[in-house]
Amino acid sequence: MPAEVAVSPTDTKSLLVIKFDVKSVYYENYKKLLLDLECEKTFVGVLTEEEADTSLTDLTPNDTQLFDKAKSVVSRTKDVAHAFSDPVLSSQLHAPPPQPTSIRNVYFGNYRVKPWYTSPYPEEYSCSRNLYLCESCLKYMNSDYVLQRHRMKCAWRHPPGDEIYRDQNISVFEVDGQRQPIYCQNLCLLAKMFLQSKILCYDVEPFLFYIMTEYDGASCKILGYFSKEKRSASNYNVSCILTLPIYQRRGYGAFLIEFSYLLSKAERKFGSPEKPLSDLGLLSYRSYWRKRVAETLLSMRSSVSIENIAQATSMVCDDVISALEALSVLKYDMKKKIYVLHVDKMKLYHVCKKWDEKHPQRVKPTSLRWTPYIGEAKISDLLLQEDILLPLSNQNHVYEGLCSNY
Ligand SMILES: CC(=O)SCCNC(=O)CCNC(=O)[C@H](O)C(C)(C)COP(=O)(O)OP(=O)(O)OC[C@H]1O[C@@H](n2cnc3c(N)ncnc32)[C@H](O)[C@@H]1OP(=O)(O)O
Repeated sequence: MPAEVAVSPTDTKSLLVIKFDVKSVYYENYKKLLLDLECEKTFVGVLTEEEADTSLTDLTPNDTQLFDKAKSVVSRTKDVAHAFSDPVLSSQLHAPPPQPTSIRNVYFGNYRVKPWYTSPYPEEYSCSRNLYLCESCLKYMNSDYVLQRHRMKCAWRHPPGDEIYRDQNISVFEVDGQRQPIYCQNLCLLAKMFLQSKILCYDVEPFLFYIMTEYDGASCKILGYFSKEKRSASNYNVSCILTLPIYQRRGYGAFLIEFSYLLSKAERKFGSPEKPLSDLGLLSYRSYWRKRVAETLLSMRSSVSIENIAQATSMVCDDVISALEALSVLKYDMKKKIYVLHVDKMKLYHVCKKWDEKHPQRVKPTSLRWTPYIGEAKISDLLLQEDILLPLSNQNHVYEGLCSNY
């Protein structure tokens, strides 16, 4: 035996005392081993004994208490965040969900935006104060460093769908939620930060997304979008509409609304936005309906009726009536007990003129190249004859051909 082990009777810090047989042949090996261990323990020769004292980092009861408290707070936040990020669960909640997010700033391109509402970003992102979004693919990140690294790799120059409209530098892309679920989920998560209604952020397959972009010489940057159900039982032509807050009040919302009615016209349907409308949605739609109905009344030469106006505008009759009332055109004839239209052409002309001045960005129907969605395939996939498609007008494009990801 090279060493003898005994319990120390005096030293309270050491539990065992090891006595070595210095004459043993194994002693030199043990000595070397013990010296190495000693060096590891106290950084002998590097730190003083006081500096090497690790007893200061021992846990105190106060530390344990603080840790338990933090743990219970985190586990409570975790439960709420899970409930909120699950679309099925969140739609079942009747009371407004608690605020599980701590996102205060969203960095988008060169802009910093304050979110208006909470959005069900995954837990590890919603607990950050700052959220960083890639302008092109809408991927979300929680650090500027990661975003810069991502930007070096991100090759997206336009939304991942078919470019169905182009007029100068404005384009609209149709993105299928089933084919591009990640992009569409990212878009919905972004939109949810500015929409109070409970839009489903993860269940994107039943929707088509129409993304309005502006070409800036390098890429098509997103200005706003609207989503539309592929098959809407209620004939809604817009499910959710959003202009990114940094581009609001420049007429893009009106452009998107006008565009949604152009699609309804191509589908030979009457359309209306999904209800309830938000305050801003209501303001925008009322303004558009008023102007569109006024314009139609001015252009009508033959008999004027609510049905005729609906046919010409692709608006449902209810929306036509609300616009006629807002224009003070619809009057009740007490004698005949019927509703009649009293048209003051000058007044209608002023409504149109004012609106056109405010909204220079108008939709050009001839710039649309689109066929309606039918079932699993689009009509364009089924039709062999190119001339059945709506023609695209001759334009001087800054960038090459219409883009398609398919
Ligand atoms: C079916 C649904 O999805 S309803 C939900 C609608 N979406 C939202 O609420 C999301 C947040 N809001 C938005 O994204 C935008 O405000 C939109 C899409 C509603 C409107 O987009 P914008 O690009 O700002 O609209 P645009 O500049 O074309 O203005 C349209 C009209 O809205 C009105 N409007 C828009 N924003 C405001 C505002 N902040 N205050 C007062 N009026 C406003 C204007 O009166 C304008 O009418 P006008 O022609 O009489 O001036």
